[in-house]
Amino acid sequence: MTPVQASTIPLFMKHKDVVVEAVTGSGKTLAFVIPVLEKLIRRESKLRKNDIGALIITPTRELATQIHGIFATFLSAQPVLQTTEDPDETPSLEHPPPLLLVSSNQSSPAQDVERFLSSGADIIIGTPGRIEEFLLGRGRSVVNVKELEVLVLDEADRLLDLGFQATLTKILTHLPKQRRTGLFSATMTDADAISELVRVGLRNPARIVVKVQSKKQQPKVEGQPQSQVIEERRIPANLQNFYISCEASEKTVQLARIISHEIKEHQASQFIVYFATGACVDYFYHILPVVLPSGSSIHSLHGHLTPSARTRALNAFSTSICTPSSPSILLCTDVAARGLDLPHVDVVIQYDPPTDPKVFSHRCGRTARAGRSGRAYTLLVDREVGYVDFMTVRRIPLQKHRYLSKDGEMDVDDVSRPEDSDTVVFLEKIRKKLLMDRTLYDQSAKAFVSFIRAYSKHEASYIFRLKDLDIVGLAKSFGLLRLPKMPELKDVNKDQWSDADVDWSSYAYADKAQEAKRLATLATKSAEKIEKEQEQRRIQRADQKKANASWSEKAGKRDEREVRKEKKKRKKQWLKTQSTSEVAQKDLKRARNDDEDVADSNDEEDWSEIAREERMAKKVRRGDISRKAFDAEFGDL
Ligand SMILES: Nc1ncnc2c1ncn2[C@@H]1O[C@H](COP(=O)(O)OP(=O)(O)OP(=O)(O)O)[C@@H](O)[C@H]1O
Repeated sequence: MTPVQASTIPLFMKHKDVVVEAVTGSGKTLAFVIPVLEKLIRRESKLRKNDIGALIITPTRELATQIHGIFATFLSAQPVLQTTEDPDETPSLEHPPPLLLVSSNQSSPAQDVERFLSSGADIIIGTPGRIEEFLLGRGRSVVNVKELEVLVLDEADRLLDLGFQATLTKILTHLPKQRRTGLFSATMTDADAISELVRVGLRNPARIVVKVQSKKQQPKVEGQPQSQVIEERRIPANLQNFYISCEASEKTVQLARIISHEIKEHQASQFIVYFATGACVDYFYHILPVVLPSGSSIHSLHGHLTPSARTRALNAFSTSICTPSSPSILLCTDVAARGLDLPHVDVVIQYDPPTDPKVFSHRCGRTARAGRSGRAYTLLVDREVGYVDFMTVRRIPLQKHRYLSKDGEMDVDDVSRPEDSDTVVFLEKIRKKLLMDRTLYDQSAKAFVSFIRAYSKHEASYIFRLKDLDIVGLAKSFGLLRLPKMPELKDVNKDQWSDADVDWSSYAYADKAQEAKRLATLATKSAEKIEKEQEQRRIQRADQKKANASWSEKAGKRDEREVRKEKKKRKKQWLKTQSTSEVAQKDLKRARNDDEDVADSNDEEDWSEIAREERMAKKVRRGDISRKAFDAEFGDL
């Protein structure tokens, strides 16, 4: 038995509630599987077909499937009670096989209930959503929980997180209070345990913490033998936990070099690489083959894949026969961080540190399990190195690993080191790959944007600050063709960036149907553009016409005003001269002649008007008409 099993099994068997914290790979699963089986086997009265005796809840379908497999292995070892002649009929067993309740396209919630009724399972293992549906939804009238003896929350701290809180509370309130409860995790801290006691309904639980101690070399003091201190840590003793400090632009180069270095130096063949988002996993899954050692087989696993794709990926990775010349590499998100027992994983690489610091030790813990040795690497960019102290305080020590240079030189000076020349080589290789299929360009933009968004959600936000992140360097590491349009990039200095030379109109999708759709959209858009331009030109012409028209109208009015002013002036002169003498008459005639020299044909009209006025003025003088009548006729001039 492992230490955690030796401490937990007797207590859990003695009807004690337990809260168990022990490092990854220390055997916590059997620490609850064995007591559950023992309790059910030792029952005095047999459970009826619709009773359940034990319920195991886990946060992911992969972990539930793994635990289900362990229960199934134990139960399949029991002697068969009755054999029948009919090969189709299931042999009668005293204890029925366990039932797995996870999202899958093989079993709907209705089929879950049917499977339960036909098998009469006593032990149910599943994820919160499906269990809620089973106990409180479709199975509510069928499933009897009154006989439930044990409830186990594996990865309890995750299950009690905000995300699962509502579902968990509903399930817990539905279960009988007379039961044993066990909470298990590698990161079930005292604070977690205490705050959740009441909610989970634990009564006077036993707290079991299995500590890992390792020897740490003290700095050498002149003339004294080098001393060692015992250090407590929350990661396995056989795990070498490294970090590499690099530039943002060098991340992909370092990832490739770690893999090559591990293959060469340690004959490693099975790797897990963690990324920040599912979109990043999808993208790197396609581009890494151009920069990783040839012969590598790459698998991808994240929460946005269909259940069957997830199962396929995990099976392919865990069963692949890998050697240093044909290594197997799983690219994944935190969905594969907790609980998965893949004993042959040699190396874990965190391309991006996790947004939730608690996940860090779970990720590292996919290697160095059950006493085996393993290595974990985390890439830290610029001031992210502050994460090392942050983790040390949490008793997760990280050891600096030299930057892996191209020629394998040791101890390259980090401070004065120029940017790795391979960043440009990688950028070109990745861009060349992207240009083969426009889908990859779409994926690159999606991955990059998702990374930036995830980065801004880091819980240790004073270490992972978006404003300190070298976004342009990161874009180089992603091999982007151009920078995506996003608000986060607005104030970024882009001097160090140049877009790839791409003819965007002919850059095609490899998928024929998708390319046909793109071309059709392009044609519609360019037709719309031409139409819009034509419409704009038409509007411009109309506006110009309108502007011209109003200009000539204004000019006309101005001319009219000038003419009227001139007439008024002449009339005043004329009236003045008429009122005095005959000389004025002559002057008038002269003026008429002078004016005739300069006037154009339009002035004839004015002169006849003036002549009429002249005649009328004579009449005024003679007293034939009144001055008032004269003004009424010509006063407006
Ligand atoms: N008593 C034992 N002797 C030898 N190997 C054991 C024993 N108990 C468990 N193991 C093996 O140890 C490995 C890790 O066990 P397990 O998956 O239960 O770890 P864990 O503590 O639950 O880790 P995690 O926190 O990552 O979920 C498994 O491969 C398991 O088969």
